[in-house]
Amino acid sequence: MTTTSPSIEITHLAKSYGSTQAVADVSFHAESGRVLALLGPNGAGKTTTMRILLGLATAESGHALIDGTAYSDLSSPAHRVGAVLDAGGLHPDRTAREHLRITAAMIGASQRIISPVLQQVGLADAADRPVRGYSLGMRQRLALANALLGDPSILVLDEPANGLDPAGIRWLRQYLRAFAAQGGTVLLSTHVLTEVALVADDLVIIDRGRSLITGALDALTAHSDLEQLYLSMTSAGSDQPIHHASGAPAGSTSTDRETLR
Ligand SMILES: Nc1ncnc2c1ncn2[C@@H]1O[C@H](COP(=O)(O)OP(=O)(O)OP(=O)(O)O)[C@@H](O)[C@H]1O
Repeated sequence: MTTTSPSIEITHLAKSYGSTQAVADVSFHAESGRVLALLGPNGAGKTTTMRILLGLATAESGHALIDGTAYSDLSSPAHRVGAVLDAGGLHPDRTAREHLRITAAMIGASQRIISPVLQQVGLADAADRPVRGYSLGMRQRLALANALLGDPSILVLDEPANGLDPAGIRWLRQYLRAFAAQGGTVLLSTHVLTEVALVADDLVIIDRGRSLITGALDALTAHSDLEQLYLSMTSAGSDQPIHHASGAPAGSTSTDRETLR
């Protein structure tokens, strides 16, 4: 059983938009040194959960904490958490380097970090070209570069492989594994099962606003493969009622979850 406190702790989170219950009951925690994948079909509530965690939406009930503190109460959030929720919001006439200069100035990061970060994300050669000509994959890389400027120990990434070509996906996977190996915490959302299998240590399956199962990927897939587990639990598999497969149910105690490691 681990004795470290989780870097990210989500407890019985709920949020609705009008009559749409975007998040009904989501609980899980993410720990340093590990990659946690939030897996669920379209509209499951993944982005809303991340938006609440990052203080961009307000929960009706429950908690979303980073190192025990709400994001909005962190003293220098960009230096604790690097987040990519979408690769939009870029100015088409600015270059990648110009975008990073502005972000660095805003968060109080040194301008000296910009060139190394551009190298890290594989954008050094394109750094001085306007973003207008960037592919979706290049925009994803730039968004990640923005998130890395504060040298954060936690990454929160909404579908980060979106738009990346196979080489880019492999690069991202290796990057995230190395980030976790150095003690970082990674929370990413996806609906790509193969990516989960290759990158994640821990898994949360989420559907219709509820976390259905949480635990270490190895333990959860010890008796059934990931696709079978996912399809048996979510509305992506059938219209049958959702049931809990083997493993810890969402909202279980950390003791329950640790038994799955
Ligand atoms: N700002 C909003 N206003 C109204 N409804 C919203 C809003 N944001 C999310 N929703 C709804 O809440 C539900 C959950 O959406 P969310 O984006 O969190 O799901 P998701 O799992 O990230 O989906 P996807 O994989 O398609 O990105 C969906 O039904 C969505 O339409």
